[in-house]
Amino acid sequence: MIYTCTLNPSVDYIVHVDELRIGELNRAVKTLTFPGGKGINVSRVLKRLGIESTALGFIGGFTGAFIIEQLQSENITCDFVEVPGNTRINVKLKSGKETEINGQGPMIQPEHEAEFMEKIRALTENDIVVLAGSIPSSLSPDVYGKIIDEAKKVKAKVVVDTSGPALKSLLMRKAFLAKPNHKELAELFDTTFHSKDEIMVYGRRLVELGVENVIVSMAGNGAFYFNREMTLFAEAPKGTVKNSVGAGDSMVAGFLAAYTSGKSLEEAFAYSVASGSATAFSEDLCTKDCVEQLVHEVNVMRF
Ligand SMILES: Nc1ncnc2c1ncn2[C@@H]1O[C@H](COP(=O)(O)OP(=O)(O)OP(=O)(O)O)[C@@H](O)[C@H]1O
Ligand SMILES: O=P(O)(O)OC[C@@]1(O)O[C@H](CO)[C@@H](O)[C@@H]1O
Repeated sequence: MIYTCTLNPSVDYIVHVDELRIGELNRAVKTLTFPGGKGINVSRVLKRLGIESTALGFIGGFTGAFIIEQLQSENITCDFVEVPGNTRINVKLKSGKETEINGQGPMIQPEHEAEFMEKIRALTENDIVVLAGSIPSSLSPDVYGKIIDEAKKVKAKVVVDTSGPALKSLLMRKAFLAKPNHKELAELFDTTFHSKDEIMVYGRRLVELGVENVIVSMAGNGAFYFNREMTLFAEAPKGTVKNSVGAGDSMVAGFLAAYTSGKSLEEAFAYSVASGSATAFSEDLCTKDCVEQLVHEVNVMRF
């Protein structure tokens, strides 16, 4: 079973305005509301791709109730720890450019963290646990480290999709898969990239540090895949971007969906890129039909 952990889920409130005028009254031309947070997005895409998962994390209040209702309507199993306070609302402003304002989220008390850790201890070696998104400020920045250590004790595979200090602290813990975007990779090594060659150097470094499979996404410029034996690159399919929120999460889901269905790593990478782009070309997350159309346009090159 795949378990996704979203420690700080969100209701994503997508607001389209023709032109954003700061300091003035703006009227939306369209609004959309989705259950969000990176792990939840992974669960939603997995479901669309025909793979079951259980969504774990902390949830609370009327916003939390909305998320659970939406996930249940999509037949996604939820096993969240309920906390007092409201799950955050993340505002995604679309006005030609995409501007995001992510909320803070509720306080997580030690007893809630302990209840969550019990669920991690119950994993088995047949499970994959996906750690995705930011860590609530009330939890220790090393909480992902603690989760990985527990997951490793039972030999579950760990997938990491986070950034900043949280990602840095995980590198030595030998994750199964990490998917930074190129900016997150640069930040991790305190550098800036001027070429794809530089991205390759640092992507391979993540593998040397112990991550088994590394995908480095570069939005419309495609993605790299690295493991000990090979480096792959794929251009992103061309299309009209409607909403890139969740494109990275869709890549993680696409890779896991193909991998757990017995596809080769190359095929899983192609499916991952197609899933990311299919989401970028959709209002909500990708559909399986869209992914399967786009995967034919993904040409994987070996280095
Ligand atoms: N403009 C685009 N055109 C085509 N594909 C895109 C575009 N933007 C994103 N994608 C697809 O989505 C994948 C992930 O994009 P990106 O690198 O932006 O991830 P991310 O920064 O983790 O995204 P997010 O945090 O918004 O989920 C890319 O590898 C590509 O396949
Ligand atoms: O604040 P975090 O946890 O870093 O990111 C949360 C978030 O921006 O990521 C998802 C897209 O990847 C959205 O559904 C959600 O709003």
